Amino acid sequence: MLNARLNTGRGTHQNASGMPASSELDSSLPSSQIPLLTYGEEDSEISADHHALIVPQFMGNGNRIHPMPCSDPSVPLQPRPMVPKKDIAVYGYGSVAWKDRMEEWKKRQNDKLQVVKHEGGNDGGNFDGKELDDADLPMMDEGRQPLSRKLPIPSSKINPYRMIIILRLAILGLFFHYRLLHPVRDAYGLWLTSVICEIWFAVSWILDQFPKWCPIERETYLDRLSLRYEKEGKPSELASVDIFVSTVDPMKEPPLITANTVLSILAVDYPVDKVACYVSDDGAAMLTFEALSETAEFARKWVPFCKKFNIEPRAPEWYFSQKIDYLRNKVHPAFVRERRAMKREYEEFKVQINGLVATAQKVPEDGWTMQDGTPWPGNNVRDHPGMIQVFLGDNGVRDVEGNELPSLVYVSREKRPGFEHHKKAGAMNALIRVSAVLSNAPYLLNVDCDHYINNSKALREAMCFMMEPTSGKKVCYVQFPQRFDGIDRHDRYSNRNVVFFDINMKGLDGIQGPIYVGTGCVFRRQALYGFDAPVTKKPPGKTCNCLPKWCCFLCCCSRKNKKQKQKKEKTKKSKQREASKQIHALENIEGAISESNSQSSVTSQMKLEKKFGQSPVFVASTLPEDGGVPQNASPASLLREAIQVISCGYEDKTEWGKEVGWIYGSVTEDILTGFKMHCHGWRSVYCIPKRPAFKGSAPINLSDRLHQVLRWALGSVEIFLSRHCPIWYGYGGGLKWLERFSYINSVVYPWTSIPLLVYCTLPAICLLTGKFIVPEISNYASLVFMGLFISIAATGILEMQWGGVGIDDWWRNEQFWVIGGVSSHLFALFQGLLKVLAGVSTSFTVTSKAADDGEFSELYLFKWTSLLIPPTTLLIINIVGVVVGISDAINNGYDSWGPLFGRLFFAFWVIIHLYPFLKGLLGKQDRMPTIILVWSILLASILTLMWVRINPFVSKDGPVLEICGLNCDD
Ligand SMILES: O=c1ccn([C@@H]2O[C@H](COP(=O)(O)OP(=O)(O)O[C@H]3O[C@H](CO)[C@@H](O)[C@H](O)[C@H]3O)[C@@H](O)[C@H]2O)c(=O)[nH]1
Ligand SMILES: [Mn+2]
Repeated sequence: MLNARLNTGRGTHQNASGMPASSELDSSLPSSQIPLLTYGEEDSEISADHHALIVPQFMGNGNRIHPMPCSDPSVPLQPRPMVPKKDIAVYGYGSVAWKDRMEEWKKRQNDKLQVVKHEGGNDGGNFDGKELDDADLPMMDEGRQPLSRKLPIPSSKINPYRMIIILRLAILGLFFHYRLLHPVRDAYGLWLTSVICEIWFAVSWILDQFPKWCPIERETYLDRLSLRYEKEGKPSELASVDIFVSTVDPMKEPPLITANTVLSILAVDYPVDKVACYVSDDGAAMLTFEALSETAEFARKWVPFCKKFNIEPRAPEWYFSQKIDYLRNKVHPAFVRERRAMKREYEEFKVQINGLVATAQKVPEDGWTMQDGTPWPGNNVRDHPGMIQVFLGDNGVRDVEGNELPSLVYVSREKRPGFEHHKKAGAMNALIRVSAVLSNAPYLLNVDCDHYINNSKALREAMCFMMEPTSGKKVCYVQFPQRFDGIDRHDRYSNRNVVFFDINMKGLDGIQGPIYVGTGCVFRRQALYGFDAPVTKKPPGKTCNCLPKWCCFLCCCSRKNKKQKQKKEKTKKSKQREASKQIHALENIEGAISESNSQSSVTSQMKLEKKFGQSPVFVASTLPEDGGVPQNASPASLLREAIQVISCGYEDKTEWGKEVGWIYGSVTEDILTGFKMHCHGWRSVYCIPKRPAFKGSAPINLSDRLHQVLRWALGSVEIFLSRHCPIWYGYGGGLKWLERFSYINSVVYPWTSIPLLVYCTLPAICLLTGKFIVPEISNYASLVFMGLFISIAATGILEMQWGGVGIDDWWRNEQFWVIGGVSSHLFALFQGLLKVLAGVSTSFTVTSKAADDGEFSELYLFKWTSLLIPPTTLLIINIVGVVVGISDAINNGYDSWGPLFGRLFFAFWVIIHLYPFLKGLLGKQDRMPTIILVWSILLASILTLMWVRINPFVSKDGPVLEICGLNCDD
């Protein structure tokens, strides 16, 4: 790709064109035709001369990497063969089979169209369905049809749901009316505490519930995208995409996993010259570097294999681990043969990578050394120069079949003591700049190192939204749901987060778009630069999907007063603009273009430098909306610039991390970054292709999971206590109020841990004291209570129905809400407060991505952490409470069973929510449970005996249960 976009003289390597590389070593250069570039303070000139060779000593001599063919400029460039050899024609494009499929597809499209017309197809937010009115729509118009469509949830599902929500709200009103007017006289404290907790729960329910008012789903039309932008005989007009992979610790994030992700990116179904993969290595690890070099080499075989046979997924580990039925679909012998060969190649590749990992276990005393004798620049992780290496791309490396490959660039930004590096957000911002200088694609995709592309059409899916001529312009990002491999079947710790990804996010998509979750997200580059969303005039016609008009009021797309509102908004916006100190570069761009020679262009240039930093190349790259790099720039000079923009001081006194790029200040940089964009008036899109677009891994053992949740909650607390808190920040901008609700919810949820903890101890206290949080229950009250329970259950069930979520997933989610709430969220709250009050900094503990070692042994891994204390305590006191309560009732005879029931029910509610936690505590082996069982039985019996002997509550007023006021007529 670099070739295509920025090369002037084909076949010239960077080191030939300006790099002072030691040419006598060139013959033994491994994958690196281009020297590794570093940038340090001691030598501000590119130190390529002594870092030219990146071959570690531990690797032996440099012949480990086979020489790259096709880098010889004298060999004429072979165009990609359009018609594959006959024997594989069944699989490829341009074959007879392809034509057949085309025909079939056209037929299917026709049928689909008929159906759509029949249903009176509501064509989504921005298309009024006019195109479909025409009875005999010619097929030729297919390419002009919208690329995607909103699918509102059927009213038969959504309307009862909305009704129940309203009902629940009403019942909640009655509930509080009763609760507040009926205090428990002899347990005033208990009553007050419980009521306060309940009020908090009600508020957090409202914050969570109403953003789900107007859920939608979407459908994309990849074939239309292709028809529109990939016209026969013309070069593809699809937009370029720069893909970012972040990795930090090769021990916790095994290189094999990163390699798989990179391979899936290089093999993606997208024009090769439009894809560039940038790997950020925050660990500056030679292991990562070496593994990437091997990966680049392996990609030369893997990519053509994937494309030839159109396989899925294109991450070899996961591809080879799925079973394939050789008898189905008449699998071609050529395919079987090549697949087998490729599998062998992959095994070999794995051996190589694992060899590298094994060697890397013991660091030599004076650090790693490269083959030319110079030490590896990244030996000191906290103090090292920036490094860039182009593995694939401009060096003319081609795949084994002679086709071009996407480019692959290794980036490790400079780190120096005394400079805040801002974790993942900082790494991403460094990549934004490097990519802006080297390829400057108008769109970016970012993935964590473990999130490989599972659906090779993922980029095309995103383009269906981004490249939509009018409505696409307002889209800042397209978020895909996170899906996971290797989670235990019952998903004990709710790792899949299905409720969030299939219910909440769909709800948000109906408002202003899903929140950004850190991975699997395609961005518009301009949106990351802190610009406001373009103001587009909405086409006339229906813009809301809500079928009954009354609901439009709630989903904030009411057409009433729309004109008025728009006018108001306009004036509001312009005022805001004047007031805001922010530099609106869009205006600046216009300024810069129109008055290029005048004084004002100088000032606007200065403004831009203040915003984006001192690199003129980078600043210039921010101007064209469609990206691209200047034709006349030499690759060498661009690389030199790239090394400048990853220096650690680059962001000083700029807007990076404040208004531009990934936003700093929270370990959940994702929420903050997405929030800022929504505040600028952008909309995001949620895209759920049938075949999951990305898949990642998740921590499946209890301790790791709790730590992950702790980090997320900590990030939320950080945002809550920062100036970006969505309760106060960004009014008058483009943020819709229901979207704001959702953001508020995502930063206040850790606070719920306090009332939750209190509420979970109440049943135990009640059982031990014989008091209760409600007084004697009247018929009316029990009716209200029942109503509340039923409406809670009903909203849950109806939500599951429109979201397509199973009851088990929903239940896990409820359970983990309590487990996480009373442990991780609580700790996060304290850590967050500590950080703000005492300045104790927060750390980013990377979750380990275990290489798949079968049978979920991870699940049963038990690691002690203090996070386990509160839930364990809760469990014990509640169990003891139950035992005490029951033994009391036995002591006191039949009468006391009735009132006990309420308390027992309450305690059981806590216990069943904590049940997965209990399982996690017990582990798999038999040893653990016996010890714990023995102890808890012992403890429980001792306490019970003591209780019966010296029941403190019996002392004055006789039997325990009289106090509660339920059975006073004894
Ligand atoms: O200093 C750092 C720390 C982390 N990372 C990367 O950040 C990513 C996410 O880290 P991980 O430990 O996997 O966190 P998870 O909790 O699994 O990640 C989720 O939550 C994070 C927010 O906390 C998001 O950033 C992620 O995208 C999202 O997948 C990984 O690729 C890391 O390599 C860096 O690049 N530099
Ligand atoms: Mn992760």
